[in-house]
Amino acid sequence: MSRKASDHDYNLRSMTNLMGDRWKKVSDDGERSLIKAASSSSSISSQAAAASSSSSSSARAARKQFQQDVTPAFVYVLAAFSALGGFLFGYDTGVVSGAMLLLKREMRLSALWQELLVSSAVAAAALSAQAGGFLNGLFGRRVCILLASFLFSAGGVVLSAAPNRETLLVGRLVVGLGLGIGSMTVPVYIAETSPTQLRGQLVTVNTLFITAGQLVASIIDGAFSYLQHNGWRYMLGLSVVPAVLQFLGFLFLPESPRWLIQKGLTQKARRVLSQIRGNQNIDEEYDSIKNSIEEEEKDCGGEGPVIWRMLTYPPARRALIVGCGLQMFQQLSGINTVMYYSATILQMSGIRDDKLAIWLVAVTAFTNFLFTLLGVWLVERVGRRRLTLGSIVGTSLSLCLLAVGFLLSAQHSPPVTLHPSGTSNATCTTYLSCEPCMLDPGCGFCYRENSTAVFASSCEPINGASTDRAAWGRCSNTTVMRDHTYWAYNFCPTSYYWIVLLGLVLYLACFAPGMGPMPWTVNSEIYPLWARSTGNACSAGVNWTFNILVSLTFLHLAQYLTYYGAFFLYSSLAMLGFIFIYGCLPETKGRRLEEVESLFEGNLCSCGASDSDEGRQVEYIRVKGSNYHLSDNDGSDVE
Ligand SMILES: O[C@H]1[C@H](O)[C@@H](O)[C@H](O)[C@@H](O)[C@H]1O
Repeated sequence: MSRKASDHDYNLRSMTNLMGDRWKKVSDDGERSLIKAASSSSSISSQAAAASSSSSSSARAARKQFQQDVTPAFVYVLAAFSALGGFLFGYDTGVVSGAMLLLKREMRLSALWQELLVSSAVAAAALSAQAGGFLNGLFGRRVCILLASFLFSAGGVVLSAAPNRETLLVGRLVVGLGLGIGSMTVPVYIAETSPTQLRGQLVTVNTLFITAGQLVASIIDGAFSYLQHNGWRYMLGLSVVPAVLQFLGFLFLPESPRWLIQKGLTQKARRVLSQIRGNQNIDEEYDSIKNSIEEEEKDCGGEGPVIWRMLTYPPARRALIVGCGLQMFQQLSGINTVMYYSATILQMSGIRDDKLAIWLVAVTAFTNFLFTLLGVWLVERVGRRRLTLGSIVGTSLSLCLLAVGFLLSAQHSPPVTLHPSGTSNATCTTYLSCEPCMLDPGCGFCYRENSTAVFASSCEPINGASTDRAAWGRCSNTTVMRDHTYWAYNFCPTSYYWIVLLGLVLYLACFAPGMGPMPWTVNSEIYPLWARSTGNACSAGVNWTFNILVSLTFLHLAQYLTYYGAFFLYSSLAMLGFIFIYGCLPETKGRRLEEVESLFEGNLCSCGASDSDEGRQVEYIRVKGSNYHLSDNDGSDVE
């Protein structure tokens, strides 16, 4: 049955070939098919038209079945081994917060050192993602993934054996170098090896693995938090396992056929294509990649470094703006502050036990994972554009809800009723309610509580060694004291916590299926081959840069604008992101990577205007080696 379907393709092809060198392709519900010529053509073409139209639906069904039947398991193996890179991304960025709780005690880390250890990896990733573009072009995707998994393994070993904070810093930098290279290479490799109809799903699986990494990290953090001595060594060192697995796997996995063709290694490319397409005919795909590379060589803006050629060649420049813009708005929507802040949000809801809060962070990470899974399911059904648009609107609205929750909590902040005198930190004792006390990083709120109200409350300076107790007085022992006395650092007791909690859950449900994975997925698809490594390097660099910018500024922002101000700001930035995406992001679903460039031939922000045309058929006519596309009613003959 599959053979038949393939024969059918070739019958259509030969019929259209009879009409001269002209052939057309129709983008049809995610599939491409060779079709009949325009009705103004000769009788041969009308026969072809009749044959084609009468059998087109059965051919489509047959081809769909054919594609499903023969997608070889090898493609899934490739995607899974590559996505281990995503897992390491999530694990290494997620695990550090739990490790830091133990490390800061054991190694007596100052706030500056804690900050350094957390941010150094992200900063190194921002830089190495750029270098990754160059390395990808030169050595290929496979070597870059091998390099990234080697760096992850080496970094993990250094971290788990580190005798002092300086070695820890080296380990984090090495892991960061792996993060940058891995994060930009893996989506490209998956996109280049996947069949068109599965590409969106398989690249999105990489982001699913990121969230799985974050989930596993939070569970490991929870489990090893009981091991006060050396628990952090296990937390940081366990990443070596998936890293080594990926390294070993990639010793045997092939290079991307697109990169091989670009480098002129055509025999090898054909071998890899046959390997990853099973018994499907690879000629059309091979020809299409080869032709587009030849055309790109003519078109792509002449000499000079790739980034310069991208900036001076309008379609590549537009793709770059869209790709970097998506990554920027992903981070400006505040995902990492929401994830980071979820422990505090949960504490606001009355869960004061630190250990329990750590476990509930795992619940947050699980929610993020679960809804990313929904994204994997949706991406090929609703398409990238609609998924991203729906997601960012929901993200913005739930950020608003979070902000409203914080606003109500601030407006009903419990007053300070006790003002102990004769203390070293005078500032803390001057605050009149919990809100300003909480926003001052040097102070915490000590209070008693019965079933209806907060009473006997005071604002006290934090202990120099740890923020989980006061420097002196009733709250200087542990977080939860006798006689219902509590210590709140970074939060205030409030009865509006449920709004914040609801906002948090809605936020993850909206962000995770679209804004989480789509920036990575879309970036892996929108650049022409000659610009793909550099484009992904730049956009991944933008992602990491804004990641660090947003996380580093969050606490200051909260101090100046208060929490609700900060979340209202993120909500407005997400709205801005919506306008950008609405205007500029075209739909790439169902298109071959070689076709996507044509989507950026028009003005940058004209996508919104063509929304109503999404279902319209676009015809591609190949004329003497060049690609043109005509509108439906443009029946002109081009020879
Ligand atoms: O796409 C991912 C994902 O959404 C993660 O949860 C987030 O931590 C990353 O920063 C982001 O790039």
